[in-house]
Amino acid sequence: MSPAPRLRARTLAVDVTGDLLTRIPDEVDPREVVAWLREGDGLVGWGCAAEVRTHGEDRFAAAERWWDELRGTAQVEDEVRLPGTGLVAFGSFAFSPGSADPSVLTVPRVLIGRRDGLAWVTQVVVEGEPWPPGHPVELLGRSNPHISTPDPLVESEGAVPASGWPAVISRGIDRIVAGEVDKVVLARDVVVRHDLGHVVRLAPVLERLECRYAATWTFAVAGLVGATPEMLVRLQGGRARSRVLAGTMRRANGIPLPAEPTTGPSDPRLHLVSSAKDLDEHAYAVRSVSEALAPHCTDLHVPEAPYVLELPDVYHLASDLTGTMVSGATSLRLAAALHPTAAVCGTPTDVAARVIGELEGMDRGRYAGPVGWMDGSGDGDWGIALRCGELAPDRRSMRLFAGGGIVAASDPEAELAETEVKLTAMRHALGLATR
Ligand SMILES: C=C(O[C@@H]1C=C(C(=O)O)C=C[C@H]1O)C(=O)O
Repeated sequence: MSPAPRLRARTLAVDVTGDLLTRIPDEVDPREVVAWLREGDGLVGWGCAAEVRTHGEDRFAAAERWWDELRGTAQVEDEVRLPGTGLVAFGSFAFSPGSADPSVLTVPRVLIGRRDGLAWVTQVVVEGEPWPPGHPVELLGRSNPHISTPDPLVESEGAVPASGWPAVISRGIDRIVAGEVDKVVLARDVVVRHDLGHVVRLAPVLERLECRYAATWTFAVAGLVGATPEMLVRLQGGRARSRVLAGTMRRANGIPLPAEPTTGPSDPRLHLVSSAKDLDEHAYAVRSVSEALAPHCTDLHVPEAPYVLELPDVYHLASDLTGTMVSGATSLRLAAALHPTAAVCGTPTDVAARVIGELEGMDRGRYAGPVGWMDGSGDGDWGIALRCGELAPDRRSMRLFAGGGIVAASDPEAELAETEVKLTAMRHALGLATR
């Protein structure tokens, strides 16, 4: 690993109204776009002042060492001093230590942030480089007019065709019935390509994700883009929070189906909170997160029962855990300790990870790994990279991913349908969804 460069960062308070995503210049390499947005607030940036790529079991620790060196030597002027100001790194980590894909921690050259009515711009240069010409506020003046037009894309099968997916699920159920594993999360991919062979632009994709999936965190880091409803860990001012999801039910694009009335005993939400299969799946996931957070926290609060999180395409069983940090770990260290939770891997973790490797027939890359950002104090947000796609190195195609937790009572056809519904988020954002 090459040594971390010495950086200079300056954060200025500015006025920013409207959509942060329209500030991303068209000519920016889409793999250098970073974003972390929720309901219009958050962070959007581009360019690369410094980046580290890590691999294997050491991928989190190596990235943390690099970040420690970087923040230790950087000169930072920060007149705003909020979470996400000053020096900020964005990261995205491979699901499996055996992945061929690198994990990435990257520091953008420009970062625009907004939070509770306050906005700022951070610029970063390598020591010895001049500041870019012009006042940083000029970065906010432009507005990209092409943002609402999605690129023309075509979809094709991934590693396992949809028709073959129920058989893979059946093999997973066999392994559960054989007593090898209690729960395993199996995922598949599909491939989308620009019809004209052009580079896929990320700003329109992010825009559509952010508009439609308000209850999620819309993200982009090193070409991985999506809208995750699952917060692995947020660390802010000594408080740690985690949103655990597991247990899913389809909804019909926000419009109740005749079979899914929104009230009465057959309300799908009531069904979800009383479904033994989904509650089981959920309990495994909550336990894995609370066990991983416990050594770092006091007064860890674990809700007794989940609630139903409503997204446009699905309902999820959800639990929000909170605790007060005592270990002094950074948000990235916490994310590393929590990953992989039973919501994306299974129980027991090591056996489930092996079964995933044997049955999925693909490398997950950074899908289902931690994705997010961290500032110089170690505070930050790390989600689980779900409802997402990964831009290929040639930037002309993407792999989209979706999976689901399998327990003994799972039904293979229903699991295929669940992955199709979860793919809707990215298909919609890419202009591919038909409804
Ligand atoms: C694996 C995914 O989602 C995870 C699995 C869930 C489930 O099995 O019910 C629900 C939310 C996520 O924790 C995915 O979206 O690809």
